[in-house]
Amino acid sequence: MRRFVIRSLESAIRRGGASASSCRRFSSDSAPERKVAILGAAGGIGQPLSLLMKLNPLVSSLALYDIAGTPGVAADVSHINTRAEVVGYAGDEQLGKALEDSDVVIIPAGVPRKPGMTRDDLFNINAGIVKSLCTAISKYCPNAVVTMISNPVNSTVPIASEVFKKAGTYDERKLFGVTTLDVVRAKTFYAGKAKVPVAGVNVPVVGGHAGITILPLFSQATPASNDLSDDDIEALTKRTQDGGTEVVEAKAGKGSATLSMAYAGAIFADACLKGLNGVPDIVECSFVQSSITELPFFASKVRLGKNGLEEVLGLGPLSDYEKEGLEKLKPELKASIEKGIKFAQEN
Ligand SMILES: NC(=O)c1ccc[n+]([C@@H]2O[C@H](COP(=O)([O-])OP(=O)(O)OC[C@H]3O[C@@H](n4cnc5c(N)ncnc54)[C@H](O)[C@@H]3O)[C@@H](O)[C@H]2O)c1
Ligand SMILES: O=C(O)C[C@H](O)C(=O)O
Repeated sequence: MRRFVIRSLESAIRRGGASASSCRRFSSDSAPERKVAILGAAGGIGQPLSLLMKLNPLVSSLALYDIAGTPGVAADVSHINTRAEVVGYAGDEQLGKALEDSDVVIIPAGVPRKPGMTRDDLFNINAGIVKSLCTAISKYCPNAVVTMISNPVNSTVPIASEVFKKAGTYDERKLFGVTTLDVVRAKTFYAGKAKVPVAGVNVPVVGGHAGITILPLFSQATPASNDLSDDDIEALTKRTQDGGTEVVEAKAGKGSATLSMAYAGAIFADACLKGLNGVPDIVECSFVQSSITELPFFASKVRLGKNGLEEVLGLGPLSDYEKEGLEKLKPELKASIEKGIKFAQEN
């Protein structure tokens, strides 16, 4: 049963990210020690993400941190008979221990949306949370790869970069905004519309992670479909952009995407771990420091490696509809980036 669960997870992770051949070459038996810390581990995303990271054979040590509630989550998850040693940490005074020696830090800490809110409405609370957590990261594990889930990602990633710059620890290769859920959604929606098996589908999603800043590139989707009309592509684009809101409304005040986000966060963390371990050809979409447009941060396909971000890949050929979407998203994305930078510089 255990082997079945781990194999199923591994194959799901493989389908979503790295090439199957690269994964097979790198079995868990030869995997080096890797510590992963989850900040916000007792939350809606944090708990299922803790479970998925406990199932990941690349993780040898799993630190579950939150302001409260993590001893229970850690005790629960620690009984699962997989490789990772799990420790729960609660409260400010235990944050340093949670972070020490981490290779990858995943941050889903912060408040989620309620119906009628934008992600930017979360800025006032989450900006401060992210700033204090990143201050601790720069002190206790300055070399860790940081994967930012907390919204608004378009601003929290720039906040993190400024905090690290101020501390003198910024390495643009180690900071990632997690946009994997946009890719997960684009793949699912495209497969449904194009009537192709979802497991083989790939769709890059670029830009940022809020509304129109989310730009799925269905013209580059594989396998290609000739059956989709312009209206179909527009509907798919809109559904991907509004995917988060679709969940927020369906949950009717009880938060935003947690389970699909935990899955997406686990896929991205797994890709980072594989990159750190030297597995070749690990490519995912992520919101990173970038020069592929005039904006200082941008989501696109990136290659992951032993030092984190190895290469920011270009946008590739865009359809006219995508070119228009790209120009439309820039002012909003620019404003969100600048808001984050200003906050971190002034606070
Ligand atoms: N990037 C994405 O695609 C994506 C997807 C879904 C949700 N999110 C975002 O993720 C965040 C978390 O969502 P959720 O549904 O898990 O919310 P949640 O309220 O269920 O959980 C958040 C957790 O963060 C903890 N927390 C708050 N302040 C903290 C601090 N200073 N240190 C450590 N932990 C702290 C809370 O105690 C709570 O357990 C939200 O901002 C949400 O918008 C992002
Ligand atoms: O929509 C949200 O507020 C959460 C998240 O960003 C999502 O895309 O599901």
